[in-house]
Order: sequence, then structure tokens, then C-alpha cells
Amino acid sequence: MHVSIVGSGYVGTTVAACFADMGHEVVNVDIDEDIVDAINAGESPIHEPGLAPLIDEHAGSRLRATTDYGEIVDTDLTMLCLPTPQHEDGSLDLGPMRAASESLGEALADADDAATGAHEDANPGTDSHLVVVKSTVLPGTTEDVVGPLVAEAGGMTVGDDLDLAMNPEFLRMGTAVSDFLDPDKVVVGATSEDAAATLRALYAPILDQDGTEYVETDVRSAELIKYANNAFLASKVSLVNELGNIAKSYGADAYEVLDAVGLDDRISERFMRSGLGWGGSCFPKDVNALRAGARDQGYEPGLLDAVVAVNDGQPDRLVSLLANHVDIEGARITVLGLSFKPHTDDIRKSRSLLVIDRLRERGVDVVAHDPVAIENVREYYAERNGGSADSATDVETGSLTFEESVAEALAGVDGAVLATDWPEYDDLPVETMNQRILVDGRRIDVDRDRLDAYDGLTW
Ligand SMILES: NC(=O)c1ccc[n+]([C@@H]2O[C@H](COP(=O)([O-])OP(=O)(O)OC[C@H]3O[C@@H](n4cnc5c(N)ncnc54)[C@H](O)[C@@H]3O)[C@@H](O)[C@H]2O)c1
Ligand SMILES: O=c1ccn([C@@H]2O[C@H](COP(=O)(O)OP(=O)(O)O[C@H]3O[C@H](CO)[C@@H](O)[C@H](O)[C@H]3O)[C@@H](O)[C@H]2O)c(=O)[nH]1
Repeated sequence: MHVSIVGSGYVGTTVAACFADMGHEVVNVDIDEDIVDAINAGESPIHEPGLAPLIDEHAGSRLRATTDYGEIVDTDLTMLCLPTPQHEDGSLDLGPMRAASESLGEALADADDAATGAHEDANPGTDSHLVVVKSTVLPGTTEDVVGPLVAEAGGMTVGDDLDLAMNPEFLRMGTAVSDFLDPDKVVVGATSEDAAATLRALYAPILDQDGTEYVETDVRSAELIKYANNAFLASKVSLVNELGNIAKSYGADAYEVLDAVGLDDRISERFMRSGLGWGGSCFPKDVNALRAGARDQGYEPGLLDAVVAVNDGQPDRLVSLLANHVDIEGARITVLGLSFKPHTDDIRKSRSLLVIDRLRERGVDVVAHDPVAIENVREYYAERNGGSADSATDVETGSLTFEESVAEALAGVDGAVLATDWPEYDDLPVETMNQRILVDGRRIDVDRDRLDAYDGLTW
């Protein structure tokens, strides 16, 4: 099939490369020329295991990228993989979805004009264009916002020459390629049988796999399934963290406790790791969007409010724990791990950034290390501080510097906190630390005998 994917970020790039690998002809459309150039040069614009080889293999043949929306016209369907960030109040920001929907409609209208009156679509057997929302959006967005915007800009009619579907994505950063190619489930909400059939054909190469469920439902349910999934997982981690905080207060070990609890197959042992809590580009904004959406619907989501409150408290607990071991005012402390989880350079809503802020507010000079995310963090602080990446000039707070090697990051420091459980931290070169103190927010596999003091957030 010929597939166009609008938005080539973490999801759009992964999905495009995977569809190309499945045998489809794919074009990525993005407004960011650097991303487009990288893909066309056969390079991955992001750090994601397994992605670079796929782009290298398919770029220039089954995979292309462009800034030109006109290229969607000759494709069987257009999948929207645009950001759906949150407003300051936590509610869903549909700005990028609206802008892209209008651009898409305009491109389809231009093609219609060019095709001497009748819109020629590549979709075999139909003369309508299928728009599939893959971004995470609240119920109603596909049918009440995206559809009407594309239709108006394109001079089209939903159900006639415009078809809609919603196909949420469940991949995780760090394992995105394998999650996409070997998913637990594919969820599709389509507005017509033609749209449903096109999506079945699109996913056919992976549907024969054992263990992949194909769920067909209505569009609003498909939209809500994505939020319910993330809300459930975020709640599980917050519950585990609450139980972990209680375990520590009793001098019990949360990992021993929860490993045993997870043996109950109604609960499962997965997603039971207590510690610094959840970050990333999805859980924080999606839980907030669902809370705001529920309130709009007249429902008070008290449980989800508490889920966020527990999560928000964990970075402060980590810093308090460190203060039990180190006189932190004026201390030099290493923060190990900056990405929101291992095996990705994604730092969006990373707990590490909150820990760094809390430490610096208390006058700590922070030395930060990460195997792949340092550049992104430099850019983040440069943007926040109006140009100064290391911001060592900040007089109110401690400084922030970056070290490329773990050994250099630990040399001469008064203690370290572990924020992201990269495997690189399993065998820490602690000998050169001024004080061999480690406060662990993720329960890594470290040789505690080589440390003067080791403390865990919930154990
Ligand atoms: N990151 C994940 O792990 C993940 C997993 C599942 C679902 N999702 C959802 O998928 C969606 C995309 O997430 P992401 O992490 O890939 O976002 P992202 O920010 O990494 O990428 C979005 C891309 O869209 C491009 N873009 C913005 N406006 C555009 C426009 N008008 N036209 C064309 N391109 C435009 C940006 O340049 C960027 O490359 C979100 O709704 C997210 O919640 C994300
Ligand atoms: O037992 C656990 C598991 C996870 N986390 C934290 O939870 C966050 C999210 O982790 P994970 O779910 O592995 O990563 P994401 O890439 O954010 O993936 C989530 O968000 C995506 C975007 O919506 C969804 O597609 C995925 O299904 C969903 O797992 C990270 O900060 C983890 O450190 C824990 O603290 N303890």
C-alpha cells in the first residue's frame, strides 16, 4: 500500500520505517527540514534501538520524507502522528492537530483542482481519501475536530470523499520498533467498512503473529482505549510507589513485597518497579488530558488526581533522602541518567530534570551524566535559560555541568543520585568519589559493598 505519515517524530518515524519494512511504500511529511533531511540521508533523527538500520535499509526506496503535503495525494491513506501536548492547565492542546488537518485538506483540495475536477485517489475501489488519527486524542477529536477541518479545507464530505479512522499507538520509547512490529494489540476505530478494510490490509503482515489481538471498535472507544491504557499503567506505578513509600517507612523492602504481590496473576509482575516515578512524553500529559477531559464531562477524577500527586512527590523524597546522608548545601552531586527511561534520548518530563532543579534550588552543584541524552538536556536548559546551556553563572542556585563519561562524572563528588536505570550504571567506578554515597531512585544492580552508603527510595 502507499501510506503517508504526517508528523515524523518518535512515533511517526518509527511507524514509517516499520511500515516500509512490512513492504508498504511510505512517505513521511514533516515541517522540520532537519528530520526530513536525516531520513532521506538514511539516518535516524532519534536514538531508538533498531530504528537506524531500518531507515538505512529503506530510505530512498520504500521510505521517503518531505516537507511537501502535496505528496500525500497519491497515497491510499494518511496517518496523523502529530504531537498532542498539554496546555498549562493540563488540558489537551490540539493546535498541531488542527494545523496539520488544515494543511492536509488544502493539499487534497489542490490535487482535486489539478485533476480536472474529479479527485483521483490512489485508494483502490473507492474515490475517497482515508485519514487515520494515530496521535493520542480525547474521544470526539477525530470525528468532531480533525474530520471537519480536513473536510472544510479540502472541500470534501466525510462519508463521501473523505473517510476517517482512529488507530492509537501503544509503542514504548526504547523498545519502539519491536513493540510496533510485535504488538499485544492493534486497535482500530473506523467510520466505514472501507476504512476498516484498508486498515486490516495495512496491518495484515503483522496480524498473523501469535499473540497479536486485532480490536475493531467505534472511533470514540478507540480514542479512549489509549487514555485508559496509559491511565491504568501510570496508576499502577503510582500505587507501587505509594506502597513502596509505606514499605520504607516500616523498614520493609518494596521490591521483595511487590515481587511477591506480582505472583498473583490478576496483578502481574510487570510495571511494578517503584522509585522516582513516571515521566516521558505520554503518561504525564495523557493522565492530565484525561483528568481535564473528565472534568469537562462533569466527572471528578479523584483517583487520577491522587495518582499524579504521588508521582509529583517522588523527586522531593529522593532529594530528602540524599540530605540524610550528605550536607547538601554547597555539595557537588552527580545525577546519573537524564532520559526519562533507559535506551532513549527522550528527556520529555524526565524525573531527572526535576531532581536537578530541586538539588540546584538547595545550592547543590550538579554534575550530570547520561549515555545519550546530554545534548538534549543542554538544549533544554539553553532554551529555558535564554541561551546558557551550563548556566554555571546562576547565582541563586547551584551550577550544572555535564560529563560524557561516568568516571569523570563521579570523580571528586560528595555523592550521587541514580535517576535513570541505564545498564551502564551497573558497575559504577565509585573509587574516585569524594564520598561513596549513592541514593538510588531506580533500584539498579550495583555492588553495594564498594559504597560507603547506599540508600533506595522505597527499600
Ligand atoms: N512517544 C511515544 O512513545 C508515543 C507512543 C504512543 C503514542 N504517542 C502519541 O503520538 C503522538 C506523536 O508523539 P511523538 O512522541 O511522536 O511526537 P513528537 O513531538 O516526537 O513528533 C511530532 C512531529 O510532528 C511534527 N509536526 C508538528 N506540527 C506539524 C505539522 N503541522 N505538519 C507536519 N508535521 C508537524 C514535528 O516536527 C515532529 O517531528 C502524540 O499524540 C503522542 O501522545 C506517543
Ligand atoms: O514499573 C515501572 C514501569 C515504568 N516506570 C516509569 O514509567 C515511565 C513510562 O515508562 P514506559 O511505559 O516504559 O515508557 P513510555 O515510552 O512512556 O510508554 C508509555 O507511554 C506510551 C505513549 O503513550 C505508550 O504508547 C506505552 O504503551 C506506555 O507504556 C518511565 O518514566 C518509567 O521509568 C516506572 O517507574 N516503573
